[in-house]
Amino acid sequence: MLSEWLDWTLDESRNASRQGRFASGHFDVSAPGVLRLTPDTQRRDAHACVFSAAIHGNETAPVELIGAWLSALEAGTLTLGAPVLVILGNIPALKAQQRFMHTNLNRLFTRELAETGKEPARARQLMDEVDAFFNQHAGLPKLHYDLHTAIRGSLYPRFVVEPYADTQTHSAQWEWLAAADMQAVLHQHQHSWTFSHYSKHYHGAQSFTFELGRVAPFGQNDMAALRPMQALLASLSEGTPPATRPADSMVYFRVQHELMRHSDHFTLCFADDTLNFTGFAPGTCLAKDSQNGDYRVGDTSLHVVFPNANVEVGARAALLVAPCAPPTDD
Ligand SMILES: O=C(O)CCC(=O)N[C@@H](CCC(=O)O)C(=O)O
Ligand SMILES: [Zn+2]
Repeated sequence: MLSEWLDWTLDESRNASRQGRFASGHFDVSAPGVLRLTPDTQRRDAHACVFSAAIHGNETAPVELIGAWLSALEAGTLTLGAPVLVILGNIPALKAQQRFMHTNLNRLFTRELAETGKEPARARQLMDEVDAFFNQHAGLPKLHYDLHTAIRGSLYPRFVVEPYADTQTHSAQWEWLAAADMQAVLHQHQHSWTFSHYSKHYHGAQSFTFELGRVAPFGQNDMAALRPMQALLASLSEGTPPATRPADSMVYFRVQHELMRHSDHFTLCFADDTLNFTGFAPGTCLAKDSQNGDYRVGDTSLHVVFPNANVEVGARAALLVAPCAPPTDD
C-alpha cells in the first residue's frame, strides 16, 4: 500500500508491494526510497513534480509532510492529476537520525562527480532517477521542491533557497511560495551542486530548497505551521493552480559571500544559538581560521545563514547575505 512505503523504506525486511494502485493512479518503487506516482487522468495544469525529503537524515518534518500527503492520496481525499517522483534521499542517515553518514549528500549533485562511496553512489542513483522522470514527462513543465529543516532557529522559520542557474524562476512561483507561508527567499549567487540546483541547472526545472522550520525528532515537529505548505503540495499533485499571495509578502536576500572552513582551527565569533538571518555591522569579526585569518564584515552589514563551524575542512561554514528587492514580474 502507498502509505506503507515510508515505513517499508525504513525497514527493508518488511514485505511491501513494489507497485500497485490507489484511488486515482498507480505507483511503482523504482529504487529504495524512490516512488513514482502516475495519475489515471492528467490535468491540464500538471507539472512533472519531484518532491524530495531526507537528503539530510535528521530532518524529519518533510518526511512527516510527505507521509500526510501520501495518506490523503491513499484515502482518496486527494486526487492525483500530475506525475510525481517522491524521493527519500539518505536512507541510512534517516535510520540513524543523523545529517549524513560519511559526507554531505547535498553537495554531490553534479554530473562531474568523481568521489566514490555510499553517498556519492546514492547521488548518482538519484540523478539518474530524476533524469529518467523528467525525460519520461518531457512535455510537461518541470518542478522540484527539495524539503529540509534547518539546524538552528531563524528570524524567518520557513524560507526557500533559490539555486543559481540560467533558468528564470517564474513570477507565479513567488506567489505560490508566499501562499504556502514561506517568509523569506534567499537567492544563491553561484552554482552550489545541491539537489534542487541539479534539477534547475541540468533540466531547467522550477526548483527550490525549502527550510521548513528547525530540525526535530519524528513526532516533535510543528506540523500545524506547515499546513499551507501541504496545501501547495496537494494542489501541485492534483494538477490544479495553487493558492497565491503577493510576492512582496516575503522578504528577499541575496548571497554575498560563502564563508568556507579552510583549516582544523576554525571558529565562528558569535554564539551557537545565533538565529539564521541575524545581521552583523560593518567591521564585525565573524570567523577565525588559522589558514585564512579573520573574516570581517566589509562596508555594509551582512546577515548570517546556515552557520556551522563543524563542517568538513573545505566545506561551506556559512552563507553571508544581504537584503534585496522582491523580484519583478516575468
Ligand atoms: O541549518 C543548516 O545549517 C543547514 C540546513 C540545510 O541542510 N540547508 C541546505 C541548504 C541547501 C542550499 O544551499 O540550497 C544545505 O545546507 O544543504
Ligand atoms: Zn537539510
